[in-house]
Amino acid sequence: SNLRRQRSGKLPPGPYPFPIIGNILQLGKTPHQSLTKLSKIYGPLMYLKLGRRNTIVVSSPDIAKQVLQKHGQVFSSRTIPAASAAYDLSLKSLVWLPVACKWRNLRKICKEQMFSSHRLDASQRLRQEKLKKLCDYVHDCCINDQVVDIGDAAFITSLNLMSATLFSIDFAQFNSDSSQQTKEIIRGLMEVAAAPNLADFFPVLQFVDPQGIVRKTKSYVAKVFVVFDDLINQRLKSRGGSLDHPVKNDLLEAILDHSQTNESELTFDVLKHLLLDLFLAGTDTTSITVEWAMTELLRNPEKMSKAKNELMTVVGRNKQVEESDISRLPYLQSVIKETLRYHSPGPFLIPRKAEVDIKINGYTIPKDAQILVNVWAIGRDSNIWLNPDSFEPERFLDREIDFTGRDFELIPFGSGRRICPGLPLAYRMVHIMVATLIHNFDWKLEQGMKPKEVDINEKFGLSLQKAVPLKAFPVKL
Ligand code: HEM
Repeated sequence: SNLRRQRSGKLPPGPYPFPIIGNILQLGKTPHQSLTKLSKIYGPLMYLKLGRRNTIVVSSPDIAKQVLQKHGQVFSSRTIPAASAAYDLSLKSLVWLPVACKWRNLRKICKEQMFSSHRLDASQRLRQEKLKKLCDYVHDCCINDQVVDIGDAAFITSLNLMSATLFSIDFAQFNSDSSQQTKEIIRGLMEVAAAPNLADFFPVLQFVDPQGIVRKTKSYVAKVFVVFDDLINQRLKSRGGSLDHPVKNDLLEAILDHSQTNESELTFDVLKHLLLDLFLAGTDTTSITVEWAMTELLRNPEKMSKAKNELMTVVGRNKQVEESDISRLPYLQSVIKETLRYHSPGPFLIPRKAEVDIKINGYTIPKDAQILVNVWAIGRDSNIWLNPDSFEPERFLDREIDFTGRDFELIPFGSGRRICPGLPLAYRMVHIMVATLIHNFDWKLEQGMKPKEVDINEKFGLSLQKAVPLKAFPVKL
């Protein structure tokens, strides 16, 4: 195959691979940073060998556009992680299915039945109740002079916003040890999913499962499915039981309505996988974005004041922020864009795969190569952004640039046919959570801490966490 490769063209430049391990050691603990440094040397289209796997790293808007849009068809599938063996991901999961009939059907259900503005408006009240709970919790912390772990509060709220939107219930409680089971399962599943799996670099290890990742994933998935089974069965029963069952405005109801009237391929099993995917893809990403936004606002008190003043003017004192207010809050929107520019939760998006050998900028991308789009590098590139390392929401105020996948310098949700289908819900949840936290409370850092001392180190994983959790004291207005 080496011979064939030489004939079919040359690979993009990249660091020289060691035998067997290739460039794995060059990744280090923060691969997004290591790869950003390497791409400064080798360019925005770079080739590495990670174990046995050909890997292409894309680090410019121009090449991202070629990969995700111009040649979108060729790069529309994904490399499947070894943990997928745990539950047939590649056959059932929206995130991993190749772009074909099953995937299209699920995307259509997401777009039309779940994340349309009509459906999201209908479920808004469910989310508003969860924000009230967040407020109550923070309020209690005020009274007891207790510090808030903002990432944790955001995670609980994201999980509850998701479970309310989908099922009209809460999956997690503040300050309680009981009924945390679902929260712990989802946390655990995310942790095993995020652990770098040796078997992904050395497919031969797939059957050995050296770190027990497949085993753990299997056991977590089984537990989540027990919860989902119950919820779906209960709902089916209440729907079938009487004609006047209370109609719920959640997305489970919407899907069941849809599959009742359509001979769609949505079996019970596929529905469970879809729900699991939505939780896994939507909870952490959302809460991490909120934690980063709060981190930057606490580091930059003058930006915090601007955002609070805007809320005071547009929403008004003693009024809860609602999703319909977001469109009238341009500064808040810029705060979120700026957060996603600098702290994109998925530093490499979700890896894609080359379906066939293909030429880009004169170089050959070999068939089956894994494609990482380094949005972390793009967001911090001084050729694209003025003062990339300073948090300046203002840069977006007078620019027509958004993250819906058409401006390739800002693609935290990806682009093209596989762009994040949950974007419309993520958009609402992130804005409304940050707005609620800053409109109803002032925030103080721990005694003696200066704004610029708030830690912004990152911990690499499936999504980029803060290395040190953000903690702050709320003060009632
Ligand atoms: C701030 C929050 C979020 C961010 C930054 C984010 C980001 C992303 C990214 C980068 C991708 C891969 C896109 C690509 O390959 O081009 C993706 C895919 C996906 N996201 Fe999100 N996401 C967020 C929230 C959500 C939410 C709330 C949901 C569901 C309710 C969700 C569901 C999904 C699913 C199912 C996929 C896989 C789609 C496919 O492969 O066809 N995401 N997301």
